[in-house]
Amino acid sequence: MIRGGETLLIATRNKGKTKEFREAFAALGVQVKDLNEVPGVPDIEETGDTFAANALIKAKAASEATGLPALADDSGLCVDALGGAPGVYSARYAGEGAGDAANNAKLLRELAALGEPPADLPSPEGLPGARLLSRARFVCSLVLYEPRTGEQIVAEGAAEGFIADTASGSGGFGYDPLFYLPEFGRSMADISVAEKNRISHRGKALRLLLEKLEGV
Ligand SMILES: O=c1nc[nH]c2c1ncn2[C@H]1C[C@H](O)[C@@H](COP(=O)(O)OP(=O)(O)OP(=O)(O)O)O1
Ligand SMILES: [Mg+2]
Repeated sequence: MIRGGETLLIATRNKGKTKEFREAFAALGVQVKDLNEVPGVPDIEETGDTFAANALIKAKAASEATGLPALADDSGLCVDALGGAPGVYSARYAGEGAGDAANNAKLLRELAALGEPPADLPSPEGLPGARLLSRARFVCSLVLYEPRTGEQIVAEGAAEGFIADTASGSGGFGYDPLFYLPEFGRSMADISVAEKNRISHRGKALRLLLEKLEGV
């Protein structure tokens, strides 16, 4: 379904995701294009209540609109102190069409409203003056959809970390500046794309997907 020298459609309009997929697929000789580069796919409503359901909706819609195999990513942030929120609502946490800055600000507001963070959280080495507010994880569901056969390959990955009260780093996208990685002593926005792919929910899901693809 994916061969070296071919182009793969990534069913996303998120340029941060595309950058990470482009880097990961470059090693395999696979070029990627996203929905900003392939016209003709209408906006896709994410009506599912799981990451996997939304990834399938996006992969199928993009694939059927273009006739190309499409890989979709639905992902988000699950924060323990917020009972797993924002979860599948991560992209629209601060409202429909909200940007990363508004979503990050809402996350900090919601956590501040809970009062003192749990006493058992570590202190964030490498982030002077900052405090950790909750354990959290990024989750990613990937679906690769083949339009000729309707074949679907699904894979999931997660990355564990903490939400810090202070944003840091200028890489990545979304909630990365608030997502602290104890093993790096830095935020997810403060590591390279290659490092992020090695440890991220997306990188893990992608490696699993490629393993499953080899088995097909
Ligand atoms: O590695 C990540 N680093 C930081 N934040 C992240 C990450 N991965 C997902 N996220 C956040 C961003 C957005 O708030 C939501 C994804 O929402 P999600 O609907 O899957 O993506 P999206 O709307 O940005 O683009 P699209 O649907 O076109 O793929 O989770
Ligand atoms: Mg989306």
